[in-house]
Amino acid sequence: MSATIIDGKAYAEGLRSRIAGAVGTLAGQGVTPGLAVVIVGEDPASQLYVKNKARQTVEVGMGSFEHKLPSSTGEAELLDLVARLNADPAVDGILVQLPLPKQIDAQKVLEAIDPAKDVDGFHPINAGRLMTGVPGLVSCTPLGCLLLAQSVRRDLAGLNAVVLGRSNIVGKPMAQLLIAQSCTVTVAHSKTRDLPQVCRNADLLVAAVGRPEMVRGDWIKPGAIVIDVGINRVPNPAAGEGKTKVVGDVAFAEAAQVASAITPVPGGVGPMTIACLLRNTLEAACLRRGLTMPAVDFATP
Ligand SMILES: Nc1nc2c(c(=O)[nH]1)N[C@@H](CN(C=O)c1ccc(C(=O)N[C@@H](CCC(=O)O)C(=O)O)cc1)CN2
Repeated sequence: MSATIIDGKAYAEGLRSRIAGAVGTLAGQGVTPGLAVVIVGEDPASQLYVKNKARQTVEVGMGSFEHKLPSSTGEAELLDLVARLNADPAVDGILVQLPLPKQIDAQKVLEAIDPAKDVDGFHPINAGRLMTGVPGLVSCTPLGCLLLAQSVRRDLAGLNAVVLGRSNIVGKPMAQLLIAQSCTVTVAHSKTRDLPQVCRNADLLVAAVGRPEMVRGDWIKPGAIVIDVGINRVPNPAAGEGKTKVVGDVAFAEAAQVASAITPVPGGVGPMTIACLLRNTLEAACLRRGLTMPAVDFATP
């Protein structure tokens, strides 16, 4: 069997162009959604993600506000900036890029963001809304994963879904989204006994463990849908000394022989994360103003 490769890059491009259309509709009502992105420190990967977010925010017609703080920034200073962004009427969405330097308690900062502007969906209020089935802002990466899975199988009800990883930003919200789709969900992690066997039971496998190519081909149930959230930079001696490449948590070539559909890395979940962030910013801008969100087709790749 050779799997369908789920093209997250193309899906995200289509989504962004439909979001741009909706932003144009809002502009006709005198509204320009604004997204503030805060980065602390010089981590090269985070800098690249923030740059891409700012570029794509502007491309869809939204306002982009970038705040770059030095790695020595203290918690109080960052909390002060978050408070100012909460109070700024031009800002509809606030995203604090993770990870943060050690001297800052990330949870404290995430909880300081106004839940109405929490376009990452990380605030406990939004996490709680997701858990209880109340509308709210949903974490971007899990939302992107769900859309990609549904692009190959619209109705996921009744599937055995295994989520590998239990982080607050991917594993736990992913499990909640799949429960809401009537999947039977198992959350597996580093202490799970016989991980390969648990994965072999999955009709839908979402891998978010941050371990390069940990999931092997013989862990995959024939015909399964595999969504790979991992973004791991590993040495790539074939490209030259000191060169690196990005791989997922799944051994792609092996898994593609067994699965019915699989996301690649790069070009799978990653691009969907930013597209869903823009979608959440649009939603936050409408909700904050009591406006009906312009219709955007999110279900079509
Ligand atoms: N506040 C947040 N911080 C972080 C999040 C997040 O959702 N909110 N997620 C990640 C980083 N991230 C977005 O911030 C992100 C990661 C990767 C990609 C992406 O498009 N990746 C490419 C590959 C990129 C590469 O070559 O390095 C791909 O998969 O095709 C987008 C966004 C952690 N922090």
